Amino acid sequence: MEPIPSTILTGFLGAGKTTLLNRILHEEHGLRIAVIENEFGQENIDNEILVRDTGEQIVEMNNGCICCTVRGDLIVALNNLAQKRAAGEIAFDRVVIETTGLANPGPVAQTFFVDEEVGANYMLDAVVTVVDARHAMMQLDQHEEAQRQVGFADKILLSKTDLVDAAAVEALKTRLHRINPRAPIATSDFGRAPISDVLDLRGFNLNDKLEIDPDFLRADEHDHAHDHDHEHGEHCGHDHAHGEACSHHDHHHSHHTDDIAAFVFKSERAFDPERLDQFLGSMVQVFGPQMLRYKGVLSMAGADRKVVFQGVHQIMGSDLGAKWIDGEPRASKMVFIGKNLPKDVFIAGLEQCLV
Ligand SMILES: Nc1nc2c(ncn2[C@@H]2O[C@H](COP(=O)(O)OP(=O)(O)OP(=O)(O)O)[C@@H](O)[C@H]2O)c(=O)[nH]1
Repeated sequence: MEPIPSTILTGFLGAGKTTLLNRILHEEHGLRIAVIENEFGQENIDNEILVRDTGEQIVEMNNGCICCTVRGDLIVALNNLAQKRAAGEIAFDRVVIETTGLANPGPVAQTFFVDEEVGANYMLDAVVTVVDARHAMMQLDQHEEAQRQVGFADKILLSKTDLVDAAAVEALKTRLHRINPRAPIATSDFGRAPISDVLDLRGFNLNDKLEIDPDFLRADEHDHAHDHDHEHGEHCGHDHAHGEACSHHDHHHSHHTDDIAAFVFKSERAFDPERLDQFLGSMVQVFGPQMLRYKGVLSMAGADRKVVFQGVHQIMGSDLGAKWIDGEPRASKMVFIGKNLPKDVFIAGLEQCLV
């Protein structure tokens, strides 16, 4: 049986995850989606209040979707659902897992790779993160979980854009791109987002596209110039006592507080597969806990196909992608999203792996 495509829906407290899910659960889209309302990660509360009820509750909706509230272990829950499906007791062809607002999506994503039975029955399609346009700046400043949720995203949906002006939305997008340049950003207006923005994104590892917003690359270049300015202590946008406009304000705000950030490596030279394997292997040993998400579409010496590699923390995998087409420039592109990763060490090491 084909593995069931699964989506992890995350986002900070009150971001609008449930609003989005409710819409999906009631819409006529012809898909039978099993929604798992995840109440894991609240061990303290669970242990005191919920521990007696670890079974799941399944409610069928009119449109064929099923909503399932599980407490306890996600692996057990996923495996139970798969068994009931195999036995013909319930029918569904997609799974959406809604995490709690404070959850770190990392362990939830890892579930799909560490448990054999889950891995055989399910395929992680994408991590979709709802970001509250009204409160995200503050949440990103104050909560690393909020940064992580953005860092893990394959797709970002902005909610509550009705509550802020266009400039605020742009400033937020700039900041989100710095944390995660590989996740496209769309909006979810009171949960109204096309289902194609949520499901079947093939974001996790199946495609050999790595779209990186060109603004991110420009911002990165600008950043170097900016740092340089600072070395000479010349100017900074913060001395505006009388509240004049500060041209650098958004730019400053967009990155100065985030421990979680991204960088990109690009090269037109091919990689030596062995050296690259060794280098990445040693990097995940040392920096794995800080490496939230990484993905690359690579040109390997002697190979006529693209190689797609991707990972979450220490778990790294690679697949063969499409053939390089005649005339297509062979180049490698990688993006690393992590917490305080030593960009220079990565870049220098990767350079050493080129032929
Ligand atoms: N103005 C506005 N409010 C929204 C929008 N989307 C959701 N909300 C409101 O935001 C509040 C929180 O939405 P939920 O969907 O419950 O958020 P959640 O992410 O599920 O929240 P938790 O489960 O507590 O983490 C609700 O009052 C929603 O009506 C939006 O696009 N605009």
